[in-house]
Amino acid sequence: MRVLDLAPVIPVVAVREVAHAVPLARALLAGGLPVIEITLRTAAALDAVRAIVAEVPELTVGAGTICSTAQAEQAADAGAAFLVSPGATDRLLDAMQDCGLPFLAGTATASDMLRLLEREITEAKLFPAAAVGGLALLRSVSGPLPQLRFCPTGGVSPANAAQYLALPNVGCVGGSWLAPAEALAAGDWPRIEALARAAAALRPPSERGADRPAN
Ligand SMILES: O=C(O)C(=O)C[C@H](O)[C@H](O)COP(=O)(O)O
Repeated sequence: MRVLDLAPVIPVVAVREVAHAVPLARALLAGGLPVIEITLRTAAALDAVRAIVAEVPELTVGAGTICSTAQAEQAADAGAAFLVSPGATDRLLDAMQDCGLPFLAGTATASDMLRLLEREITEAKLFPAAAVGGLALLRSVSGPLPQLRFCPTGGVSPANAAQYLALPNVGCVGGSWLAPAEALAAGDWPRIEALARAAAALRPPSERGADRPAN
């Protein structure tokens, strides 16, 4: 599985109530996004991963904000299908590779990216995308490092997502706008479904993945 080819947008969500997890997952799926990244920033996060794995198996669930070996192991034990980290230290890369799950390690500099390429890892997160250079950074690194493909996250929004997705070294983008905190708190699943539908339409499935060389 290539994480970058699951959907044009990976919804990044901090789930505060386990009870929100399954209706949230169903709303994203109904809107056409078959993926979610649950950030391990809340006490409910691992239970939210477990609930979605058990009850919405059509959705691919990743665990985000992986910052330690223990978190990588806990996420794998909870059934996460992929891991996402904000950075790329050697210890964290070792831990994520040891789990055997696909992962997106956070990169912000050419050195971070080279650290991944030294391990023959060619999928990465760019984080925090807008703050570290956004579109200009991605265009710049595509020259020396064309084999790397990215999921820019952090400051990506409906206003700029299409511009990111148009870059050849961008496979998908990540963002928290799909599940606003107030919509989660209010249980406004139709709103989340509508946001997912708009995001899914940013690039039709026929234009994703299949025609790209495996890397
Ligand atoms: O915690 C992590 O590991 C993350 O992945 C951070 C998130 O990607 C960003 O917080 C999302 O950024 P916004 O879409 O700008 O809200």
